[in-house]
Amino acid sequence: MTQTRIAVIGGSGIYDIDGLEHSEWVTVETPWGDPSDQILTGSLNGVDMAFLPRHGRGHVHSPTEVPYRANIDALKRLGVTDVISVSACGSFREHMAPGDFVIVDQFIDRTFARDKSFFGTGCVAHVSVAHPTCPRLSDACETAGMAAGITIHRGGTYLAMEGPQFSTLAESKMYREHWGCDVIGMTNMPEAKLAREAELCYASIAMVTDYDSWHPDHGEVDVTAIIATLTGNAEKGRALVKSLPTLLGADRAPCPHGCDRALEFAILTAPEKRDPALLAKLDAIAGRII
Ligand SMILES: CSC[C@H]1O[C@H](OP(=O)(O)O)[C@H](O)[C@@H]1O
Ligand SMILES: Nc1ncnc2[nH]cnc12
Repeated sequence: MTQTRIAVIGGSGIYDIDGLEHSEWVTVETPWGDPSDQILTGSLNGVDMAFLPRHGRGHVHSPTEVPYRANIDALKRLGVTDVISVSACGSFREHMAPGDFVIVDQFIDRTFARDKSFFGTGCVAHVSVAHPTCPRLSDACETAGMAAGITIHRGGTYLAMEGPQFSTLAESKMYREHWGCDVIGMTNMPEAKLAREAELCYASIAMVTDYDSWHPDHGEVDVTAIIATLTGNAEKGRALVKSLPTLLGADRAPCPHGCDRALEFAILTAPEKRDPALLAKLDAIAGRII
């Protein structure tokens, strides 16, 4: 058994969480640069918690510029075991309506201007992301969402786009009609891939804010409407987060899906060929294995 520490990465419109005991904003330094902001630490119902605003307080980082590696490294360094991403998203499905929550379980990664791995020359690793989210953590999110009276859809494919502009009508229709995507956002990749490399369980709760641009009865997406929908649903999100500690518990059994052992057979570089400088940077991410 290890000690659970749940991290919430808050997306657009979510810049803090309330109700933590012994709460404190802490600065965490990482070999990958500064995280998006300080991290709010504390506990909830006897379980250690951490909260990181993905875009920084005041929304300073664009989706491309979010320091994804530093964020995941900083959470790992704080002893986080489980990461819950809370994000705004557009919907490609009529029944996934604004105000609903979707527990995403698959991604199509169309981002192209971000660092996507902690590994590289001097320490090459290939982890599986066939199933990029953790079913155990997603179960807890679904239960917590239902208890909070949220309309919650279990499972969905999230198209991760580079942004910062929203999609064209042709892209929106292609993702929906030909690629089978359910929702769209700009941030869950490479975050989910990096969480897997860091052996962290990762679940994604996508809060539907709009119908992107495909829907004939809805206008084009705009940020003001997105934030208004998010603000209207903030209370639901807060209620969901509050019941997670009790559902997950303070003592943590190994992940039955192996998220916490993802690096076990992933590193290919021969021990004598590994770059000591890169290994030093990997102290938090891969210290268990290298
Ligand atoms: C506010 S509109 C677009 C912006 O919102 C989403 O951010 P997050 O995933 O952090 O909630 C989306 O991915 C875009 O970055
Ligand atoms: N339609 C959309 N496209 C990309 N990111 C979003 N975040 C919220 N709505 C979005």
